Amino acid sequence: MDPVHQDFFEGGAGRERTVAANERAFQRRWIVPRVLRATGDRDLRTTVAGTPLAAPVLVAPTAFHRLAHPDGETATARGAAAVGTAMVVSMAATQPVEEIASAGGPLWFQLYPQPDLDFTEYVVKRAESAGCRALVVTVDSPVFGRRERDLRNGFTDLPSGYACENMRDAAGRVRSIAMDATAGWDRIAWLRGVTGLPILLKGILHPADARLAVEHGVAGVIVSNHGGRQLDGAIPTLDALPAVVAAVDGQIPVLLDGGVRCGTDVVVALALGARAVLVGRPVVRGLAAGGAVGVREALERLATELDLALALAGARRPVDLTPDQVVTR
Ligand SMILES: Cc1cc2nc3c(=O)[nH]c(=O)nc-3n(C[C@H](O)[C@H](O)[C@H](O)COP(=O)(O)O)c2cc1C
Ligand SMILES: O=C(O)C(=O)c1ccccc1
Repeated sequence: MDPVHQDFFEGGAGRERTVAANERAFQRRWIVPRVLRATGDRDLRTTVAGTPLAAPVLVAPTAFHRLAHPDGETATARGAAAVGTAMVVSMAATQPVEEIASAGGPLWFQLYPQPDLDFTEYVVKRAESAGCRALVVTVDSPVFGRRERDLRNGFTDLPSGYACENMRDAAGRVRSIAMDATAGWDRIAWLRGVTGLPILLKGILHPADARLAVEHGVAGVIVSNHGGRQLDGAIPTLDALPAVVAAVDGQIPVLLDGGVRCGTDVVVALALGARAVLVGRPVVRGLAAGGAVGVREALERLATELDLALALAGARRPVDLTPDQVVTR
């Protein structure tokens, strides 16, 4: 891969403290296994916002897949479909959502709320028509994070021949993605009027925002700091999870992303109350290394490790894990 593009995929905001801390937070947790729990007949399946998943590991929305592999987002979707999980298609995808949907697996669509409400509605309707089953609204990006690697490399936009294909207006012109610092909670109420799709808010870290999310009728929240690409110094997601789980009090599912790298990381997140996790960079690395097969292998490895770790921790299903099975060193 072009090292400039690798820096785009791997990098984060500022001094990349939060990028590093997301992974480190998992290293500080220890699993306390239960024994003699008859875990022979394991079942990894779960359902989130109406979408059944073979395992509680989804593909996080990430931009610009054609820069990682020529087959782009359709390859990622084929890899996700092969393992029976959902892919969250980024608003900054480099292929049309209709093409990505031809891979056949369940898709959700990620939205940056745009200041142009008519255009926002147009994009949402398009995702809905293409068969996306949920809308993931990214709420941690009122402005674009300062990515030092991209600034140093002069990486500001896609190379010619590439475009954000889902940002085309009715006339076929590609709009640039705006970050909307004017968006408030009324925008979520507005979105609920525009679409019947379940809405999940991505980028919740504060328990008070988790409460507001419940009050605004969303179908789920994703505890996320955008993989450390927005606010450097933001709390590691695993550290933020327990308070968010307590705040929603079982009313909606809580998902988590950031730093999930192996099956035991998934076990820790599930035990602390996450319904499922999403993975960003591991999927991009799989895509870059081997296209659809690489994505499939990255996701299969996580699912296999999760299956093994569940058995060894004494859980037959993800819901059997309990918070007392995780301690912090
Ligand atoms: C290269 C890259 C591009 C991303 N693009 C988007 C995006 O378009 N929309 C979005 O909501 N999040 C985006 N994210 C954030 C991911 O959805 C996710 O929160 C994060 O990658 C999870 O952390 P992980 O990479 O450690 O698994 C991006 C992350 C990366 C690494
Ligand atoms: O959200 C991101 O992290 C990201 O990298 C991105 C890049 C271009 C457009 C939108 C988002």
